[in-house]
Amino acid sequence: MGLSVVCRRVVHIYRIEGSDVVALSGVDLSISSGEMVALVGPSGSGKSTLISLLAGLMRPSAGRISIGGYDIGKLSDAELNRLRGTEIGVVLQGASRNLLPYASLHRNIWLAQRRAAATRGIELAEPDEILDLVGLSGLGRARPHELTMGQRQRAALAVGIAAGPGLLLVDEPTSQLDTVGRDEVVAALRAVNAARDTTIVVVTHDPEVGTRLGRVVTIRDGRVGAEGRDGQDFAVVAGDGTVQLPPEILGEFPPGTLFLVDQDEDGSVRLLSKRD
Ligand SMILES: Nc1ncnc2c1ncn2[C@@H]1O[C@H](COP(=O)(O)OP(=O)(O)OP(=O)(O)O)[C@@H](O)[C@H]1O
Repeated sequence: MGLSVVCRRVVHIYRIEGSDVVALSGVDLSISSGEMVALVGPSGSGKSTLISLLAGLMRPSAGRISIGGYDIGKLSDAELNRLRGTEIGVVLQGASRNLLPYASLHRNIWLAQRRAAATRGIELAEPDEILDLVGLSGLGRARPHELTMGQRQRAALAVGIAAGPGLLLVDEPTSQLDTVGRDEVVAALRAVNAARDTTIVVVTHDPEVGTRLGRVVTIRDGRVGAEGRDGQDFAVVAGDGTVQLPPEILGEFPPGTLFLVDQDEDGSVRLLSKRD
């Protein structure tokens, strides 16, 4: 069962040596249970910071993040720790960082399951079943260094879903892969989502990955700057009432551009630009 995610006016500030870096400046985002979302955006826009907050690795400086109904700002350290270990799967950038190099894939998966099994006391999927799901059937005895880059990335996914999380967070899973490897990783993500209804959030620089996941959320200057869904572009109203336009449209209109707001009788609204 997938976990829903709700971010309301999420702000995150890093404090380093007396100065503040505002990484997120008011993120409003809702992700339904079982949805797949790609987070895209320029370098430094705040994608990794948002993923770290959703993973419960840091707490927001302000605003509210709710995961599966848990307000993570209000959880104790122990409760947050339990949520991280059992309900939220994280696949860090760089497949090898998620895998123990000297252990077989079976053992890597088993180690990831051990804590969840003890905490939740539920039956977890067999490691072979998990490997089947990510397209690595029959490779349980292999060690990470014996795999191709694409297989290693899917092995990292297998470890990320080993404990049966309701939310899977994946950072740049295809950045070092060719198109075949990328397609296999996307297929694995879709298979996990289809089989388990897992909510999946992927940070990616590859627009194709975003398109195939269905929903693309652009992060720009620390906030949500528009969305794409099923090939259509949408503007987004932020929590402070500003409207964020899709990046390729925004580039055509300098700050201060006026749009005529045209509301039809049926309530639909169009923004009309006036060109000289
Ligand atoms: N640990 C940190 N300490 C201080 N500043 C940080 C830290 N991590 C990130 N930042 C700053 O926060 C802002 C957002 O960074 P973040 O890594 O979240 O962006 P990103 O969109 O993931 O970038 P990239 O695509 O390059 O990974 C940037 O200005 C960055 O320099």
